[in-house]
Amino acid sequence: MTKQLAQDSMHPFSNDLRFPLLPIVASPVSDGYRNKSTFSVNIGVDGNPKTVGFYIGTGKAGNIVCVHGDHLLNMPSKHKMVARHYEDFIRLSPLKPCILLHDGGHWREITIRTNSAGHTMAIVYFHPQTLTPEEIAVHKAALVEYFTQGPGAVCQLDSLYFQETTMTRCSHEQSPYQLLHGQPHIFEEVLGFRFRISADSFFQVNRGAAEALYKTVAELNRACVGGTLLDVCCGTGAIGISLSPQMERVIGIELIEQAVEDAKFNAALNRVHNCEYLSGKAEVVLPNLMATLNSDGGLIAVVNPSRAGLHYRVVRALRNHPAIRRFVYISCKPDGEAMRNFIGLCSSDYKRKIIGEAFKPTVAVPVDLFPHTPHCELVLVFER
Ligand SMILES: C[S@@+](CC[C@H](N)C(=O)[O-])C[C@H]1O[C@@H](n2cnc3c(N)ncnc32)[C@H](O)[C@@H]1O
Repeated sequence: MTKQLAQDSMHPFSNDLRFPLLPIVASPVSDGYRNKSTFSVNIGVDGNPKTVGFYIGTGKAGNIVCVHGDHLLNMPSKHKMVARHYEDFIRLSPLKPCILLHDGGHWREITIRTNSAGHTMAIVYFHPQTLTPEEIAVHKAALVEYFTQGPGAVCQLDSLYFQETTMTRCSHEQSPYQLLHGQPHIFEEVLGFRFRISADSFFQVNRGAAEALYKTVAELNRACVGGTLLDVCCGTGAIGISLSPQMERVIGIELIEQAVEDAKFNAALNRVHNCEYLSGKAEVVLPNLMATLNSDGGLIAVVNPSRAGLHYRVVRALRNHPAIRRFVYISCKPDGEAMRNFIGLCSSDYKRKIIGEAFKPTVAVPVDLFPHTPHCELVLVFER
């Protein structure tokens, strides 16, 4: 990052971009920590096209095969158990698997969510192709029967969802998550706060390390008491709600409608009265919000986007608002698209009118959210 910024001769700090990279904050748990896993359906090493697991190989080399996830240390045994039973179920089903979206077939991947109380939610994705709703209903009933009365009952699912999708990913609004059995939500506790999580909502995959992450963010913001926190890409509201005791006001912005509903519910559930939530794309919502926002008491931005990073309009809206002196960027892939954002915060882009006073990175703290993988979540603080 410093190399990239230093190449920009216009950069105000090109001679001094040093900032401390603190030691990695460890995850309290390193095995079986994942609370969410998605298993694909594809051709196994034995040639069986109804294999539930993970791809290895590449499309280019034409050697993709699907292997079971039983050897994975980061995944709890419950996820492996549900995946194995789903494989058993689709092998019994007369319907074909959907391996390539344009190539026919129905059974697609399965997502399994668990929480620390031992509850389990499974979401089965299904391509309807030309089946009628009545025909699909027969297969949904077979799925419920398998997991409630049949061999899959051993998985003790608390929720079973079904989504008909013709695309790689559909939101609840594009194609509803249909609750076939059990409870509509799963709940999790983080730092003494309770969070409702819907089928379509994001939640950090490692609960214990998420606590370490949110504690790290709170610690880095310890001096910033009062004022307004902008929780950009807030998911179910976890960061803003956990920081709410030290802020006067929290405004969360989130794209996924179910997550926004969860965030509002979670604020009320935890009797937190200073959090409000706006739904929509941050690049659309934020520029309008910044134009009208009362910045008395100070403004802090905490952003935690997906791998794709922030749209430049978000960077521009935040950078061009003089009241934001502190910007906390949490990234699961800091060397990817997020790098574009780091540069956008620190050097000017006249073409895109990113011209507000430049930020300077002041400290970086990696948090090991993903033990047994090379990935680390990075908390990067920018100030000006
Ligand atoms: C890595 S998650 C972080 C969620 C939350 N901050 C947390 O710690 O649980 C990223 C979130 O950004 C949301 N998101 C993705 N693109 C977005 C956009 N353009 N505008 C607003 N939110 C977006 C996703 O739906 C997801 O909930």
